[in-house]
Amino acid sequence: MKNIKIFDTTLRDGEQSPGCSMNIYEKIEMAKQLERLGVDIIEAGFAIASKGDFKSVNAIAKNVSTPIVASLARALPKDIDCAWEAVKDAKRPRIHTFIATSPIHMKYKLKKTPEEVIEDAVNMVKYAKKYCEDIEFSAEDATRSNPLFLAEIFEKVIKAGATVINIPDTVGYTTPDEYYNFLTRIKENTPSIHKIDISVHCHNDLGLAVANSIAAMRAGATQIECTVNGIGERAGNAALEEIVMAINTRKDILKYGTGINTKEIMKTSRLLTNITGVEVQPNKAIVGENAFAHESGIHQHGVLEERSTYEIMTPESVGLNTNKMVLGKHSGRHAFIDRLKTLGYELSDNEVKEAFEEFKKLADKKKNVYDGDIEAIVSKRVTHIPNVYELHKFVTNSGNTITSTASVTLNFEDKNIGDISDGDGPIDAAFKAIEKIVNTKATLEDYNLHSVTEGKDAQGEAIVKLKKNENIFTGRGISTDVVEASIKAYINAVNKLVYEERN
Ligand SMILES: CC(=O)SCCNC(=O)CCNC(=O)[C@H](O)C(C)(C)COP(=O)(O)OP(=O)(O)OC[C@H]1O[C@@H](n2cnc3c(N)ncnc32)[C@H](O)[C@@H]1OP(=O)(O)O
Ligand SMILES: CC(C)C(=O)C(=O)O
Repeated sequence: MKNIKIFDTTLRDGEQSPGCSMNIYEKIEMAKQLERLGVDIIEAGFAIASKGDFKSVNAIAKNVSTPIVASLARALPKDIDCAWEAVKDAKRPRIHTFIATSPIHMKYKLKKTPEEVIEDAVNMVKYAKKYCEDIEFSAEDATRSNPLFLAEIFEKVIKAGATVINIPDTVGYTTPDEYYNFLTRIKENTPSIHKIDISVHCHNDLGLAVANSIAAMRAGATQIECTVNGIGERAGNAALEEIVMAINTRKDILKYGTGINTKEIMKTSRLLTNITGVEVQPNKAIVGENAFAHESGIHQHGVLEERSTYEIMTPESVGLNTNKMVLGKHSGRHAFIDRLKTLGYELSDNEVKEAFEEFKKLADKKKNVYDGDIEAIVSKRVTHIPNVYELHKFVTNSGNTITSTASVTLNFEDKNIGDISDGDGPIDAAFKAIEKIVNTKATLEDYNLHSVTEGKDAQGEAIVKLKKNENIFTGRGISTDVVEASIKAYINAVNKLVYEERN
């Protein structure tokens, strides 16, 4: 199995993402985590960019021991001097120098002829080689460059001392087949390239960065440049976690290995998110919130029977404790029963049927149904008090310039009985209207309302305590509407009182 070197550029190209700047302490923490993750090379920054960048690269060079530590440098002596000063304390330092090779970049940006670019590249590799054994040379915008021109420049910089040749897709322009053929053509025309590492560095402008990196690996690339969470200039770089897990998961067709400890992936992703404050999208492969979540009944049933039905890798393999069954309106009976068991409820078939119907009704109103919602549905069911009174409908009217009123209709022995009342707020008015209907002569001893679940669409649980002849009757009501929850709680307490008086 061929080993692929993982070159992490989260701290250099990743930091070029708007909003992803990190301070020196954050960069050191991130670099240490990258070391635990097992990356082969950390590109710690672009030393000449600022004093802060220089200090960060230097601090990382002093603080990590296993990975190679690289600094980027233009093909300019001052950049190379600065890069060397920053990385020279590393156990394994690397200078990474680059120059653009596409006609468009040479003409408009560098304002140099191809011959001048070759001369600068060769001279600067030789210059860097005086400092450092390990020199990476990148041909910026390689995929829009002439492959025969690249072959010429690569052959010359390898002879000048380059130990790694990087062929970047700087603007995320290529496609997997094209990149494969492009690299093959360069290899065929660069005799010395076979003795050194071939690297690729893909951007995600067309969403092809990972696919292109994998195609490049199949064409003979031995080093892949990537970033955690795929952050980077514009649409970002190839995502480290996606490349590594593609290699790990498709060993049947990708006969490669990496030194990455995949169990550190999630921790690394979250550390970066915490440092930058830039969240990954929920559906992001491998590290997104939903990457191991199942919501639909058919999938949940499959996963409960055998995880591999819908999971091509285990959450544990990337450092997540478990997958996630999200209960919502697409969920089915199997997942619901499984959650009831996890929560410790053993219900009869009929109770499960009723609870499931109620759960589906609730799921139509709420985006996610949480464990608290389910407990609320089920605990109501296990009290077994007959519902003598049931809520049929209610209307309340309130505001800070009017007296609150409520009109409530209850179902009692197959008849609807309604009444109205005013009160101090809609809940007080509703309670008074109910009392007019049920006429229990009980007093309201206590009332409490709280949220039982999370989120904007959380359910409110109301607790009502009615007192009659020194006996307290406690009622509970749950709803996404707090007035409805309160009315239901009042009626529940009334039903308990009536049950007690009748038995
Ligand atoms: C594809 C990539 O990701 S490349 C890395 C991109 N990252 C960054 O640019 C982040 C760090 N950059 C910086 O802090 C600054 O751009 C610096 C310090 C490097 C340079 O700043 P300035 O001197 O103000 O130049 P500025 O950024 O405006 O322009 C770039 C200059 O570098 C030249 N240049 C660009 N690439 C190279 C190269 N590989 N080799 C030599 N010169 C280069 C340009 O022609 C231009 O030269 P000019 O000033 O003579 O016209
Ligand atoms: C400097 C090189 C490697 C780069 O970042 C790019 O081409 O995108």
